[in-house]
Amino acid sequence: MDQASRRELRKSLRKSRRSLTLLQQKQASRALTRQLLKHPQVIRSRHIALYLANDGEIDPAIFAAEARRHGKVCYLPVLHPVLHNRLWFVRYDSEAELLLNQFGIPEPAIKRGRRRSARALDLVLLPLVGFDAAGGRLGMGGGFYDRTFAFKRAGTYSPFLMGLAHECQKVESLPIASWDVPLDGVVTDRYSYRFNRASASSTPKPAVDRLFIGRYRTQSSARRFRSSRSNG
Ligand SMILES: Nc1nc2c(c(=O)[nH]1)N(C=O)[C@@H](CNc1ccc(C(=O)N[C@@H](CCC(=O)O)C(=O)O)cc1)CN2
Ligand SMILES: Nc1ncnc2c1ncn2[C@@H]1O[C@H](COP(=O)(O)OP(=O)(O)OP(=O)(O)O)[C@@H](O)[C@H]1O
Repeated sequence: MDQASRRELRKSLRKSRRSLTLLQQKQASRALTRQLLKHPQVIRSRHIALYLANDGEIDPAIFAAEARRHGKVCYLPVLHPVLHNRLWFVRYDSEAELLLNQFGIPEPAIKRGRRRSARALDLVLLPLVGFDAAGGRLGMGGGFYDRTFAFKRAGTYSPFLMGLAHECQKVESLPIASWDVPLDGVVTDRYSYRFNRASASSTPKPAVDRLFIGRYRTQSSARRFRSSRSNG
C-alpha cells in the first residue's frame, strides 16, 4: 500500500468513526469498559496510560473512572516539548490541570513528580484509526506511538500495548512499515483480540509470521488469573 492509499484509508476510517451517533458512542464506551474490566492484562496492571477521545475515537473515560476506583493509576499522553513526535505520560487524576495541545486535544500540564516513563507503564491503551488481524495499527499519521514505543521492537514484553477501537475500524490487512510497533492486543466494543509476541523478537517479523490467535474468552482467563494469584 502506498502513501496515497494509506491516506485514503485513514480518511475513510476516520469518517466512519465520526459518523457514529452520540448514543452509539456512549453504548460503545460502556461495552468497552465491560470488556476491559474483565481483561486479564488490565486486572494485573497498575500503571495504565489511556487517552481523551477525539475525532470519534472510542472513549475510555468510563473505564478510567472505574480503573481509579480499583486503585489503578492512569496517565495521559503529552506531546514531548522537545523531542520530535514523541510522547510523555503524565498522571491523570482529579488534580490534573488540562491544557489544549496543538491538535486541540486536552493534555495535562507537565509537572515534576507526575510524569512516568513509557517503559515504566504496565499497560498502554492506544487510540487508533484502523487495525488488522495481525496487530497492525494505523494511527493519525504522526508516528507518535511508534517513536515512543520503538524500544519494544528490541524484545521487551512490557508495557503491554492494547489498541482500543470500534469494531468498524477493523480492516483486512495493513502494510507494515519498518518503524511500526505491533499491538499486543485490541479491545473493541464487541471483542478482545490478542496477537502473538512478534514484538518480543529482536528482528521485526513479516505480517505472515504475526499469527492471529483470535478472540479469546477473557472471562475464563480472568478467573484463572485471579485464582493463580490467590494461590501464589
Ligand atoms: N485522543 C488522542 N490523543 C492523542 C493521539 C490520538 O491519536 N488520539 N495521538 C496519536 O498519535 C497523539 C496526537 N497525535 C495526533 C496527530 C494528528 C492529529 C490531527 O488531528 N491531525 C489533523 C491535522 C493536524 C494539524 O492541524 O496540523 C488531521 O489529520 O486532520 C491529532 C492527533 C497524542 N494524543
Ligand atoms: N521510530 C521511528 N523513528 C523515526 N521515524 C519514525 C518512527 N516511527 C514513525 N516514524 C515516522 O513517522 C511517520 C508517521 O508514521 P505512521 O504513518 O506509521 O504514523 P501512525 O502510526 O499512523 O501515527 P500515530 O502513532 O501518531 O498515531 C512516518 O513517516 C515515519 O517516517
